[in-house]
Amino acid sequence: MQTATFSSIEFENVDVSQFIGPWKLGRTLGEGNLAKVKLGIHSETEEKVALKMIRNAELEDETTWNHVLREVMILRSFRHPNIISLYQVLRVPKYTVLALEFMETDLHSMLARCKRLNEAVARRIFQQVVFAIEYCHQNNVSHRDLKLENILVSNSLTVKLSDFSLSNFMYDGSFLRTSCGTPHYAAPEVIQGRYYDGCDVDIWGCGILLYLMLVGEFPFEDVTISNVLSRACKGIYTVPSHVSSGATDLIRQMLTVIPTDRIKISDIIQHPWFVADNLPSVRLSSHSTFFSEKDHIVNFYPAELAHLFNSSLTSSSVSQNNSQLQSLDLSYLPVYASSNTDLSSSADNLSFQLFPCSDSHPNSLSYSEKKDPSGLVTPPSKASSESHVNILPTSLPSEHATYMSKMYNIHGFHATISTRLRKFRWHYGIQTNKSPREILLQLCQSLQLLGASFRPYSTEDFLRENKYRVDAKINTDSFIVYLTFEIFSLGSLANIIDIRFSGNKASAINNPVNSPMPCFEVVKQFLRKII
Ligand SMILES: Nc1ncnc2c1ncn2[C@@H]1O[C@H](COP(=O)(O)OP(=O)(O)OP(=O)(O)O)[C@@H](O)[C@H]1O
Repeated sequence: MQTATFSSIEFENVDVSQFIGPWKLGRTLGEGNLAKVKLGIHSETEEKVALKMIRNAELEDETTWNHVLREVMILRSFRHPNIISLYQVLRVPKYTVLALEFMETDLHSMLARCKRLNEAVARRIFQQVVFAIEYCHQNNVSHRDLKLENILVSNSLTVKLSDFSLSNFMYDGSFLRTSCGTPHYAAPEVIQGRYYDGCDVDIWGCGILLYLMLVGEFPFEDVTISNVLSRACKGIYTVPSHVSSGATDLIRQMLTVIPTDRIKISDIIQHPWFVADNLPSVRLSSHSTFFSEKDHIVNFYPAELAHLFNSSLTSSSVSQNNSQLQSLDLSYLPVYASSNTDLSSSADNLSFQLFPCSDSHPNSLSYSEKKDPSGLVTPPSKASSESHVNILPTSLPSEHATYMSKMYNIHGFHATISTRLRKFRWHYGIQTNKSPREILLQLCQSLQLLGASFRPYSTEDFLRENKYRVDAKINTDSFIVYLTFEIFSLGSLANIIDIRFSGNKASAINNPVNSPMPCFEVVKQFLRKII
């Protein structure tokens, strides 16, 4: 299969014994015009990444620099199960290196092995490519370089679209004119140097991809590139008879020469051939509102979390001042707090409310107290200057211990605790416009700083259920508190961290304690870390 490209840049050999950052360089995974892609294995966690290595000398060229910059910007802001994730960008003396999610193979290598795919496999791959493209277009980005080499495939047939170096932002009513991509995939309007709509060009690329998967060769293949381009402009190709009528129809609609007559992505997704098998489960995620257009750029560092994903509830070994963990500028807004605990019945006369404060203190919790006959609780007059979170004095361990012992003595409260162990339930929600993965990273950082033991559930769980979850066990001097954190989507603009109290124990006597105070204390400390 011939895949000529418009330009070629020499790439020198890389010494494979070297490390780049924490990644030990492994075998070469692939090579493009610009970059050599090598396997990277994390020195501690053995997590695999693909290291896309671009010589710094190449980046002195403005166009190349812009391509790389665009790829980084887009990959960092995109989150989709069918688009490759960018974890980190490293700069070493000779190279700029993009640490990408590792995939076992690409569609070009697959087809080189088996010439063409059966329709069920082709459909499964094609569906995922289309979902990725749909997501790009929804986010005003056209890929513009759809080709077999840029469709990465895992052993389980999960597909990820990669190489956004030629992609471009699209604005309403604006058309692109840059001639780019690979000749065999080029749409007529690009070949003819006309203004074009990036979406139409990507759909043409999808048509070429589907044809390649089902036929095993390019639709407009010819002896010279100029013949290839001329045939594409005239739409001259044939579909072999072994291709089903449904697939043939879809290919014809995608390889329509006049862009305005070409099928739209929304119609591809409803085409009978496209929906003939079950859609991959990732469709649910790809269309969920989880993927926020407002996701911010973050240097997400999976290796930092990898060991956490593997660990069960064991103490974190990461240093409290881990310098590799980036300090993120996150803003969290409390949105709800609720409790099933009737404190006025358990503590007679203390009623307690947590609710979000007004605009002036978006990050603060507030409280109200009816009265405090014991005289032990004095509301603070202003918010804590350190965290902007108002602290209920009884949540301080020393205050709480004194308060509880006083209650034991005055009201026989001890008996109440042991006989009335109604499970205390408490929820607290914080809203943020940060992406779930950023929140997850920050959450884990904060828990580490608290010295907590915790277990994040893997991203696969997330893909299935559209939420992240972290179970944590936090030791204070007198209590062990169990909390469950869940990250939910609230729509395209916001995500919520739901903090649920799931039990506590007095650490010394190992008995459950029916008091919210240790929980509040721990959550307060957590909020101080995360805000
Ligand atoms: N995340 C990855 N996991 C595994 N292999 C990868 C990954 N990314 C890229 N590769 C391999 O490296 C090859 C080249 O990567 P890529 O297309 O990103 O480089 P490029 O220089 O930008 O290419 P182009 O010639 O399109 O400009 C791919 O075709 C693929 O085989």
